[in-house]
Formats: sequence, C-alpha cells, structure tokens
Amino acid sequence: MEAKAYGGALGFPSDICLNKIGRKQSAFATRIVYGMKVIDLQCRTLLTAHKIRTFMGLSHSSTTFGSSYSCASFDEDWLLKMKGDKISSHLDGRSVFLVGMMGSGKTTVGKILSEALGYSFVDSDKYVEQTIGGTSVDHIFSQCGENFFRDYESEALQKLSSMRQQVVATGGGAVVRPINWEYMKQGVTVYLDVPLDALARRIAAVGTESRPLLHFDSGDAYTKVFVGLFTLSKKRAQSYASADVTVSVLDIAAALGVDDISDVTPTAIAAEVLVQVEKYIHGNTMSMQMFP
Ligand SMILES: Nc1ncnc2c1ncn2[C@@H]1O[C@H](COP(=O)(O)OP(=O)(O)OP(=O)(O)O)[C@@H](O)[C@H]1O
Ligand SMILES: O=C(O)C1=C[C@@H](O)[C@@H](O)[C@H](O)C1
Repeated sequence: MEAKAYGGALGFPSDICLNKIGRKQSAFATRIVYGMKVIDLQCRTLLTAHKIRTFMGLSHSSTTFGSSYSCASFDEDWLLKMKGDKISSHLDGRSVFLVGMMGSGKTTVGKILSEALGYSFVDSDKYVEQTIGGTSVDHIFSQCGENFFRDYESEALQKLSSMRQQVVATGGGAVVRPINWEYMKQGVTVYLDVPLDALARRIAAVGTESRPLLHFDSGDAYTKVFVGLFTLSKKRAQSYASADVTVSVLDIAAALGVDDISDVTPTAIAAEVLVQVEKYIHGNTMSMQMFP
C-alpha cells in the first residue's frame, strides 16, 4: 500500500510503504535500533532510502524487499542491516540458535536475521533430512520413531555448533535433550516466545502434514493443534527458559501498541532479537570486566 508520509513534510515525495501498522512498525524498528535519536533518524533514514531509490530508478515504486510482508519496507531493511553489522562484530563469529515452539517463526525470522548479520541460514530439520538422504521429518517419525529423529537432531546440532557465523533455526523439540544445550550454547541461544493461540492459528492455516507431533485425522484443526501445542509447551516451558535471550512477541506488540500480534512483522521481531542479543553480549562483557 502506498502512502505519502514523513517525506512530504521534509519537502520531498515519499512513496515508502507505510500503512497504519507499517508506520508504527517502521517507527518501532527505528526506535529499538537507535534508542533516543528517533525523529532525527527517521528523517535521515527516509531521506537516504529516497536517495538510494532515486539512484536505483525506484523512486516511483512502493517496492518492498526480502519479504512477503508488505510492511518490511526498504528503510526497515536498511536499519536492520546497519544494526546487524554492528552486532555481528560483537558476536565475533558466534552463531545464533533460535529455539521455540513449532510455528514460532524460527525459519521466517531466522532468514531475515541471517541477512542482517551477514551470516548463513541453516534449518536443523532440513539438515537432518539431508543427512538421511532427503527423507522428510514426517517420514522419519512415522518409519523410525521420534528417538531415531532426536539422535540425528543431536548429531546435527553438534556439527552445526562447531561452525561459525550461522543463524540456526532449530527444531521445536531440540530443547528437550540437555546435551543439545551444550552444543547450542557454543553460540547465543534465542527463544522466540509466541502465544499458543497465534501458533495454533498459523499451523492450522498451513496444515500439519510436516509436523508429525500435531497430526490429526479430522475435526476442528485449530482446537486440535492448540491442544497438541499446549501439551508440548507444558513439558518444554522450563527448557525454553534456558535460552540466553527471550524475545516475546507479546512485548513487541505492546510496545507497538497493536492489539493483534499477527500484526507484528517478522522484521520487527528480527530487530528485537538484535537488540536483545546486543544487551546480552554487553551484559556478559560487563560482568567479565567486573569479575575478572
Ligand atoms: N511474525 C509472523 N506473523 C505472521 N505469520 C508468521 C510470522 N512468523 C512466521 N509466520 C508464519 O508462521 C508459519 C510458521 O513459521 P516458521 O516456519 O518460520 O516457524 P518455525 O518456528 O520455523 O516452525 P517449525 O519449528 O515448525 O519449523 C509460516 O507459515 C510463516 O509464514
Ligand atoms: O516440536 C517438535 O518436537 C518438532 C518440531 C519440528 O521442528 C520438527 O523438528 C519435528 O516435527 C518435531
């Protein structure tokens, strides 16, 4: 959706994608990325984005980049990249492991995050599938059982933990084996905390074919998925809490002032991950300085 915003007041035309939510998200990304310099940066960013687009011959389009979410606009991506470059240097090559329930956005957010950090993206479920000759997770579960899958999952995490500069989207159940934490803690672990209701809505919408622990034969998809997720989350809550960093989508929605958390874009979540990872790294550095 196109909208004249900000730019007009500055004396240049703006066609940046800013609908009602998009405007809030864009402001939010700016705010959380750069703290107090909000207004100044919004203006500079939009001006820069405008200049770059003019240079690229895009000044009359409402192009969005890298995402099917219409609010992930050019300025957000640019800000995210700036922030990602900074955090990347602090991470010193350490990987980021995203943990969370099925459907929490580890893959979607992880891809955005990896681009911002200049890291590779790996999906540990896909890694396991490739190791076992392209067999799907669903097929592995049905033919060989969950334990068989978990063994390969642990092996995958061990291998991935020895690599650097990767954003790893782990399987939803990777947190249940304590040994996996030893592997993942070679990097920074981030828990994406999304309410079960939103997860159930997302998963019911796409189906459960690729999610063997949530299979159902018939009936109301949402309710069955919700009940399945509820049971799993009860068992896993403590494990997820072991992550170095928690990013709560509810908190982001509250900061944005939006009622429906489905209005919180993956880009806004990725931005918040960067902010929380930075805090975590600084906290660790400070305590190392205080207690040498
Ligand atoms: N912030 C978001 N808002 C709305 N939908 C989202 C958001 N993030 C992810 N989704 C959608 O939710 C579904 C699940 O996302 P994704 O595959 O990234 O989750 P996941 O944590 O990797 O899941 P799994 O562990 O089952 O592989 C996808 O259809 C995706 O498009
Ligand atoms: O939550 C889980 O236990 C799972 C999540 C998926 O990512 C897959 O790893 C598999 O379907 C199991």
